[in-house]
Amino acid sequence: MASIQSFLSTEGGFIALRVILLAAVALTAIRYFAKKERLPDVEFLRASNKPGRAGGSEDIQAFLSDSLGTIMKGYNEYSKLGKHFLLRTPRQVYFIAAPNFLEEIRKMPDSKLSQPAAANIIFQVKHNFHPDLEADNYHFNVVRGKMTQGINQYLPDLVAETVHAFDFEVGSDASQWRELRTWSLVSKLVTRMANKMLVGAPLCRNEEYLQMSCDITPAVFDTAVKIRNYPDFVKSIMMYFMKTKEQQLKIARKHLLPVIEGRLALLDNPVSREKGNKPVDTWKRNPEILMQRLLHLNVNAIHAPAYTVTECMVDLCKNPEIHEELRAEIEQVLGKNRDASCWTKENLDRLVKLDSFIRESSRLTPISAVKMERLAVQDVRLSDGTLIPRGTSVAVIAHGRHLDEDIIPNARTFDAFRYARLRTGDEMADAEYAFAQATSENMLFGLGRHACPGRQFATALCKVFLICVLVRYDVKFLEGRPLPQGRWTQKFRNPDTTTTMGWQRTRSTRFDGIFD
Ligand code: HEM
Repeated sequence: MASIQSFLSTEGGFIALRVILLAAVALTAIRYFAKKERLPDVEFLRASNKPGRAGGSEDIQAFLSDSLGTIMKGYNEYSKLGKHFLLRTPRQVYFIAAPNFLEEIRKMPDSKLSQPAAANIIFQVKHNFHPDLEADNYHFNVVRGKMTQGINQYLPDLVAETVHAFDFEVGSDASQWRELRTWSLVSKLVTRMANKMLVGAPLCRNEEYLQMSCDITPAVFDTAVKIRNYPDFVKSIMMYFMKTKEQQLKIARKHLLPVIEGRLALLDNPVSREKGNKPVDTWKRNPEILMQRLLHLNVNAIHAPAYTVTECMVDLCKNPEIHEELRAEIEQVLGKNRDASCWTKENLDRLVKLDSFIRESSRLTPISAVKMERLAVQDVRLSDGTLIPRGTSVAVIAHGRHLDEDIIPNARTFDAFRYARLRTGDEMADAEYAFAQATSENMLFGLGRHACPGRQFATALCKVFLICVLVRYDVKFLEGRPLPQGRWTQKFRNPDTTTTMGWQRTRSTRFDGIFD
């Protein structure tokens, strides 16, 4: 690697690199124009009246300048009428399946419509992480298994870390209001909390590590967008120029490799084996690949909850009249035993108004408008006869359903406790109204066997965060400051990263004991 680097830094090396890149671009262009794209035989969603390539470019421009408007137009003109359509985006054409085919797509095996293959493209897993992760995602099972089933065991630790994180980032001065940038504060707090579970102490308090952990997700997505339409060998060359990503990897290696190596050594220790630690297959014991798996989890585990909680904070400030109702519920559920024993998953589940508030906030301000992204890895025929050719990207418009007045009454109105009111007291029936429940009415976490494996952990994290806010602080928009405006970029919605809100530590003793 060092010799390649020194060759590339010479003038000859630079020229050789340019020749390779130009050849690769030419090759890609030839392949692009020569290839007759195979697409399902359904209509394109059109914004332009022009035919051909010019019309296609205008359709893409329309999508770029108003992606939400375009997506909702597609939902209203096609999806809602039970029709599939094709959506042009800068990097690909999506087959947007009609919602009445949700079940069919959900049940389709990965050998036909593959979720992992779609995710490998979205994240460019092979290049952003490691080729081994493309074929085997066993690290997701840690999230599905221990991280989900063990919530009761680690909840008190998560709560303790949350208090430490808030004291560190917000402070405990009850005498005055502090103005803090919402996105930057929430993402720092969530990164600290999630890392308590991902890497533990002391790394979850290391500033350099936390910064990398927070920044790596945008870097991964940015890299994936830049490289995705090039052939593999060009991608490998391009990765060499992704300096931000390389810098982050350096920091990750510095902090994570010693920890991983230390833990692997523990597994070899006969005493720790006696304690029930199963030996791990040698092929799974490469510290570099284990680190890449951890980073892959990191990318999934931090940004989505940070976006979700940021929007919840905005909705808390927009709706001060709901604070007391949320606080009363917290007092009723957690106030019985005012010590660490009040922190159980069962108690978090009993906070149905808080749960409803988070779901409602996410329904109106989701991370993405489309869900259930799949890649056809062979030609697939749907039950209505539609052929989805191999290589087609498939998705559904979840946000259309979430805003559909025929599915959700007053769908465009924020109603914090709408899902709490729907509950009848029957635990089984009520489960469908929970934030973490992935259903066709709630696709925030996807749907089916590939629905987000971290959704129970995410729910616990969001709830602990918001309980901490409601119990220990007063929050509000400060007078004269601009209100946050989230923005849609293609299929994604980004919270406003520039606006602030006011924080003050409460003097009330009403919740004493709960966080002590
Ligand atoms: C509110 C927070 C979160 C939201 C809204 C969210 C949403 C999603 C969605 C929509 C998917 C794709 C599902 C599909 O393809 O059908 C997903 C996948 C995933 N999520 Fe989450 N998630 C959240 C938090 C978390 C957390 C905290 C973790 C880890 C602890 C996590 C781990 C994962 C993993 C490992 C995947 C699979 C990614 C892949 O297939 O490449 N998520 N999540």
